[in-house]
Amino acid sequence: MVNSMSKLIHRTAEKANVPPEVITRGMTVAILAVYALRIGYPILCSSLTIVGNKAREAQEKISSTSPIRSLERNQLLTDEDVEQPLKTFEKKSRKDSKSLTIQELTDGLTKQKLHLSPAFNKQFLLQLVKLIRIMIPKVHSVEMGLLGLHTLSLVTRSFLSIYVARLEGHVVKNIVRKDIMKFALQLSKWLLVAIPATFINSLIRFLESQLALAFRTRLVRHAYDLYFKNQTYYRVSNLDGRLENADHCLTDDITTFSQSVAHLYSHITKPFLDVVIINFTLLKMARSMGSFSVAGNVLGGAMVSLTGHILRKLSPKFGKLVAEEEKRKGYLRFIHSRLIANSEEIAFYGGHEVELTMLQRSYRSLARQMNLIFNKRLYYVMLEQFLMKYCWSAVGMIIISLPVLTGKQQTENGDGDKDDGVSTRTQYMTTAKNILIAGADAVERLMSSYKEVTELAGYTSRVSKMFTVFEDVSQGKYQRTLATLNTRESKKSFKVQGLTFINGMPEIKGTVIEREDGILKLEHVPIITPNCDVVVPDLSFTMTKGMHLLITGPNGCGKSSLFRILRGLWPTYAGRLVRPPTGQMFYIPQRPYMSLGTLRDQVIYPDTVKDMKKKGLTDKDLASILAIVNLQSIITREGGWDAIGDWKDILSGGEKQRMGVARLFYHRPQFALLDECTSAVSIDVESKMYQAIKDFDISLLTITHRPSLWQFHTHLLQFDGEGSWHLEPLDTNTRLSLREEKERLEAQLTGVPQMEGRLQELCTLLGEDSVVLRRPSADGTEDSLQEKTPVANTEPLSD
Ligand SMILES: Nc1ncnc2c1ncn2[C@@H]1O[C@H](COP(=O)(O)OP(=O)(O)OP(=O)(O)O)[C@@H](O)[C@H]1O
Repeated sequence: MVNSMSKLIHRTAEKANVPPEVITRGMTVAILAVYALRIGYPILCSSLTIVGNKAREAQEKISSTSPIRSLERNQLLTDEDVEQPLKTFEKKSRKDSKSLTIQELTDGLTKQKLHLSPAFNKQFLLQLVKLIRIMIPKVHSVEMGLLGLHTLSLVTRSFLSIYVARLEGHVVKNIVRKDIMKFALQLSKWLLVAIPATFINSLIRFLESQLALAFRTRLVRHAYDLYFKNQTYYRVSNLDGRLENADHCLTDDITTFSQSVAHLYSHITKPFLDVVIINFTLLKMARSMGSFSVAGNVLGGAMVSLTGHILRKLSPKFGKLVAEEEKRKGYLRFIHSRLIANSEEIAFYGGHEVELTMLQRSYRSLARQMNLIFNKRLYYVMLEQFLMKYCWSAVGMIIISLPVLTGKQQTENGDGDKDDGVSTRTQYMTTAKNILIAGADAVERLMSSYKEVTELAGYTSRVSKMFTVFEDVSQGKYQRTLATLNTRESKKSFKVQGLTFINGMPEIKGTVIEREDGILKLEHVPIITPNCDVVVPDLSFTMTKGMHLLITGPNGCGKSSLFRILRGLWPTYAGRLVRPPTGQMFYIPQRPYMSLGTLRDQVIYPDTVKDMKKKGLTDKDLASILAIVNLQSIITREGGWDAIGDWKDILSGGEKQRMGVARLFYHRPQFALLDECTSAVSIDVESKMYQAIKDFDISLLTITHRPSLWQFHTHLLQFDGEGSWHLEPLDTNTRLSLREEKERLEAQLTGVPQMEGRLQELCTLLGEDSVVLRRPSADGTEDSLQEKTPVANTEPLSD
């Protein structure tokens, strides 16, 4: 076979009839052209992609006159997904969203679009650079060290591949020459080199994982800093509407993104190095065979460019697809965590079918998206394999055979071959084949990494959107998506003096001043919900020491919202708020939060044991605190202060509320914001606790419906549910007697409809009229009861 190949080479050389020098020059020019093409082409493609995307964005801006169309096009949402937030919005806000102007809707949707079109474009590169700055903050960092080490191992691996391929060539050559000694020597070398080669392979994987973990750690640290800055964890879901599942972004998205970056680095760097080194090696080898494989190189270069172009053209938009997949994964996880958090309530209601339907629906939506990706991959991978495996193999065979077919005949080499150069050519063919396989593999990996880059664009878009939202929210910049936003034009809203709305969101213009002197003062502060409903347009009151405020009003009138503003959870959109530092205002909700940890941790929450010791408090003090709320028995019942448990489930509703109040005695703030926090506690214990709070010199701001608590307050702030309010000193006795009278009248009036009915019957039976039924109505006119009731005969009976 080797002989026939040699003959073929002779014949081809004769037929070509070209002086070797001319071919050599031509080949040099062609090689340079191929390398220029290989390096220049990707750069050219990137620039064209950027220009193309810009043009497309501009085109979309012009043509996006239909907001719903642009929502569908840009968000990759299904009909269900589009309708769902709108339904939620309608239910939640109870307002008419049709009052939005088309311009407002379009503006909002265009903004949404910017976040939801991940692809390989300028936006992706900018986002990636920003994230890389977080992942590698400085040159002298652990990440940079890992990156350097990783690169070094990749380079070493590439050189080792060439060395191993060469060794294999020598091994085969010595087999052909039947030189046993040299064969044994080369084989031993081959085995010896396997030790560093396998170690380097393992090291590459190790460093890739280390790099991914280091990137993840940096990102997580940065994300946590932002997430816990200015209560962003609360605001991001309550005041801003851009990020749906922050938990999923903080866990899965960051992990996938860092793994993808680290993987892509080695996935691109290694094959790139391989391609460069292999090409030079092949060239050198071809030269040693007396010929440049230039025609082969030109062919190879053209093949790479052509297949690259085809794959890029036909590649599905993996970036968008995976971003949508991640979104749906996040939603499924959200439904699961809601089920776990509310399992008892759902079990009591027997609501498992509704929950199951929701879970199934969200799983189906995820599975649909995954299926879509799999389907798209099916054809893409098929095309990829066809082009890269078969077309390239054919080209590869041509490339390695050309130097042999067209090169100078070597009958003797340095090793003293006397076999018409057959063993040398066999060595060349073996080495070249091995190197070419490695090269083809490298180019295939380079080409397939385009798909990974587009997928990375999806993860980059999600992570970078999360950081943008966190940064905005921590600085008090909020955005609601228009699907969940109510505008000031809604019918229940009021005009608020001096408030400007930008994109339907009021500008935050209020002043908040923190003072230590125990004064709480609101001057013309409006209560505005995150949906921009103005619940109370202008609220002003001052609380001084010794004042205890009772807050009443119908449901949804803004009582709890007032607490949110006082505690700084909601912005002060206008006016002036003077308040003590946040640590001096302690809020207790109706369902107090139980933390993870020991029994001690429950009492001192949110302090730590270290804080407790700093304050000079001991477990004995905690026990006396629990005694005030009649909860001392749980210390022994639960096994001491260090007992750990799921306190949310261990303690009963009333016990949890008492624990909530116990925290107040531990922290001793200036103000206690009590939001129905003792509704499950018996009246006697409740009274004892309130008296103790007053004895601790803590000012009360209480939301309650229990008259038994009136006596502990000096003032009453009453909302009417229509935006108005009044503040007055609370005279408990008068109020109690008024209430008694009201209840008495209510009890008396309960029987009136029945009595009226009976009277009506009697009138009908007797054929007589009744003066009682003709009573005046509220507007002063005569009641229409008489008219409503058919009276048999109102005429006096004639004799
Ligand atoms: N996170 C939120 N996002 C949007 N709107 C909200 C939010 N929280 C409360 N609201 C709205 O603010 C309004 C006032 O709510 P708030 O909780 O202050 O009522 P409340 O007076 O305490 O009622 P209740 O006596 O029923 O507790 C309601 O219309 C409510 O729908």
